[in-house]
Amino acid sequence: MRYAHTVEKVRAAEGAQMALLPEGTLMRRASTGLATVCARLLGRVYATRVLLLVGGGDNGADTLYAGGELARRGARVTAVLAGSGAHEAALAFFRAAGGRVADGAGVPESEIDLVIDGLVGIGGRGALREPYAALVRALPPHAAVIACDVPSGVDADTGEVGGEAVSADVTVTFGTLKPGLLVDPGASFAGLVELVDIGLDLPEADVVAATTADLRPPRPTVESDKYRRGVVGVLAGGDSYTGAAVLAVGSALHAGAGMVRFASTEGVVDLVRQRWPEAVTTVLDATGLDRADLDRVGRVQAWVAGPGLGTDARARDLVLAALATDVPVLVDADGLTVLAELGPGALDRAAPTVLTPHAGELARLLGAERSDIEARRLHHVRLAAETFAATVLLKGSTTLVATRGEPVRANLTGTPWLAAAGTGDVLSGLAGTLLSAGMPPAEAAATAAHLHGLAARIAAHPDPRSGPNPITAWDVLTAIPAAFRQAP
Ligand SMILES: NC(=O)C1=CN([C@@H]2O[C@H](COP(=O)(O)OP(=O)(O)OC[C@H]3O[C@@H](n4cnc5c(N)ncnc54)[C@H](OP(=O)(O)O)[C@@H]3O)[C@@H](O)[C@H]2O)[C@@H](O)CC1
Ligand SMILES: [K+]
Repeated sequence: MRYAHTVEKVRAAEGAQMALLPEGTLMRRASTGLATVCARLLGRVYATRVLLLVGGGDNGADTLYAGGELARRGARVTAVLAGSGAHEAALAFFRAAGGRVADGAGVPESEIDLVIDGLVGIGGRGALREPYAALVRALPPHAAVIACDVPSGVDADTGEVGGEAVSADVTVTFGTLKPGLLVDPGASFAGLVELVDIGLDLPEADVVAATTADLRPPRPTVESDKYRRGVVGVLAGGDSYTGAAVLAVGSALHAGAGMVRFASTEGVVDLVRQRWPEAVTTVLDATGLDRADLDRVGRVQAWVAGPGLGTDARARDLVLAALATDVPVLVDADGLTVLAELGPGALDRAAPTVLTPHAGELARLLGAERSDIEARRLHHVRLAAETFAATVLLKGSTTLVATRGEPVRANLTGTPWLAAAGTGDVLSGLAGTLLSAGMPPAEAAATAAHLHGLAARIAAHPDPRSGPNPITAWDVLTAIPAAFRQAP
């Protein structure tokens, strides 16, 4: 598991440690860790050309100490001092180690093997100001970049990027991850994130991200029967969309449901039965549906409502009927559009509800602009979890899962290949199955996102000796079992 803490918690933990340790200890631990990663990336340190971008705070100081360590090992290190001042002791160390300070305040024209970004770290506030922003724009496009603690321009607490930001290949971060390294847009500026342990004693994390080794997908035991494994009900498909139903049901089956019950109009039921004879199907009337109709479908332990359902009165009745049950309900796609009209009051229920919007759907649910959702994903996913008293999974390049009172879970397995029609239906079937197996809602949603991303990666890159290939939602669905095999 990777853990991220807010700047406030990092500073409190740092303060507590500093009271116990000789001055400068934490900074030297941080800068030695940074120098070690730089040396590893360079391979051979001697005679390499390293450029430091040094801001006026302690982030710049870390960078000067690390640059000094590299200079001692024979690297040719040049520092651009971008702030009005620089940390005196760090600058003295850097110079004594053979580091050189650039004459001007711009990026020197010479060849560079590695850039270390030490403009701002957790002390950064708002969009990068000049002259820092100009330095970032002037970076040579092909040089390797290592960010010290946080890529400058990325808000450490939120991942928001208000202007220019350093695009790093690796971010070496100290003590704990920062939320902005796990949440887009910031996460996509961070590259690989390497954690240097500096001995901080930290409280509960604000954002967490599971590795595949952390996954605990349900596995059948000798005691299992189909009800213990989980029976998931799917309410999907309508006059306009039929594929969504086929994908959601197929995904639920591939994710290990004990049974999938599927209910829809006759034409959609026919299609699903042809493709998935394993599913148990029910034809529902065209109008006037309520909870009693769902009870007649049979016993389920979770409902998935929404993929391809349409947004008419029938769709609304079905979503309300599912919400009137006392089992977990996952609302997706058209179900979310219906819910946006019904409002948060529709989710006043005892059993858990999981919502799986993309940014556009969340914008409708919250009455916000899509661009604002994308710029402030962490804020909005938390707001939605509060407003709707639900577990909210916000899809995107880094999918986030929020539930009131718990750390936000970020998923790291996403891939741009997943941006294809129907992949959302696959995710809802997968998450619905995990819910029906009794997983707590946030864990079910996050595990589903993780496996979904893995499945997409497996489908898009089946052979490590060759490049990736485009994928369809169907490919993702059929790779779900392979994704399960990667979990412990
Ligand atoms: N805490 C820990 O546990 C440890 C912390 N450590 C290290 O300390 C770092 C934090 O250092 P820090 O507090 O000195 O802040 P830092 O990130 O250097 O930024 C402050 C400078 O940036 C400037 N500035 C701000 N916003 C700006 C903008 N938008 N655009 C332009 N400039 C902007 C601001 O200028 P000002 O606003 O004051 O004019 C000021 O000069 C942390 O990231 C880690 O590397 C480790 O050594 C050990 C353990
Ligand atoms: K930085």
